[in-house]
Amino acid sequence: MPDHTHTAPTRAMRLGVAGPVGTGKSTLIATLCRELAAELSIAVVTNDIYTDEDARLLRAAGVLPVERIHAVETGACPHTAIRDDVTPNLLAIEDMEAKFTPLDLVIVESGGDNLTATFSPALADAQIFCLDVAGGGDVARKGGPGIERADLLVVNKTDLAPHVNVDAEAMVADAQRARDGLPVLALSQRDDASVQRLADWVRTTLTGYRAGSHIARDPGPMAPHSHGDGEPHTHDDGVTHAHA
Ligand SMILES: Nc1nc2c(ncn2[C@@H]2O[C@H](COP(=O)(O)OP(=O)(O)OP(=O)(O)O)[C@@H](O)[C@H]2O)c(=O)[nH]1
Repeated sequence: MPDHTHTAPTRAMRLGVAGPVGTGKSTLIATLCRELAAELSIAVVTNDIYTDEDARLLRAAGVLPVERIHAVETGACPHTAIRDDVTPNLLAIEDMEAKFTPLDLVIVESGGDNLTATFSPALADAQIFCLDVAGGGDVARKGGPGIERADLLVVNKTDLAPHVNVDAEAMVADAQRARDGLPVLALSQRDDASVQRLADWVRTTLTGYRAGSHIARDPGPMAPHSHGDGEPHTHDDGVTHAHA
C-alpha cells in the first residue's frame, strides 16, 4: 500500500506573486519583507524579461540585505519561467537556500504578465495573484485561472478607486463570487490594517505549510494567447502561441 500521509516539509515555503504589469507586485513584496523580516528569514527571486529592474526596486527599498534578492532574466516569455520551464527559478531558489540556510520564506515575483499567468506547483507552494483597481472594475468578474484559483487574490491599490471611478467593494464581491470560498484581500499601501491582513495571511499559510496541511494547488494552464508577432510555439502544456 502506498503511504499517502503528508510529512511536514523541511525547506522554506516558496510563495509566488503573479499578476499583470504594474499591479503592485514588487511593492507588495517589499511590504511583506518590511513586515516579516524581523520574525522570518526571507529571500526574494524576481523575474524580469531583459533587466533586473524589479530586483533593483526591491534592493532600493532597503527591506532586505541586497544579497537576499536574486534576479532571473526570463527572455521574451515571462510566464514560461514560472510555469513551463521553472529550472532557472529553481536554481536561483536553491542558490539562495544554500547561501542563507535556514530560510523560512522565498518569495518569487513573476515578470508582470497577462491575466492568465500562474505559477506551476513545481515552483510555488502557495501563490498570490494581484489585480489593480485602476486596471478596471470588471477585471475580477471576468475571471481566469489566477483570479479564480490562486491561494490569495489581492485587489490592490484600493486607495485609487475613487480616482478611477471603480467601486472597490463591488470588485471584491465579484472576485469572491469567482473564487468559491478562496480568500480575497482588498489592499492599499496607505491602509495599514490591510497590510497587516496580508502579513497575517502569509503567517497562517506558512504555519499550514510547516504542519504539512497546506497543499500546493495548480490554478491552471495559460489560456491560448499571442504576443503580437514572432513565431508561434508550443509550451509544455500544449498551448501554442506567438512571441514578439
Ligand atoms: N496608490 C497606490 N499605488 C501603489 C500601491 N501599490 C503599488 N503602487 C504603485 O503602483 C506602481 C507599480 O507598482 P509595482 O510594485 O512596481 O508593480 P509591479 O506589478 O511590480 O510592476 P511590474 O514588475 O512592472 O509588473 C508603482 O508606482 C507603485 O508605487 C498602492 O497600494 N496604492
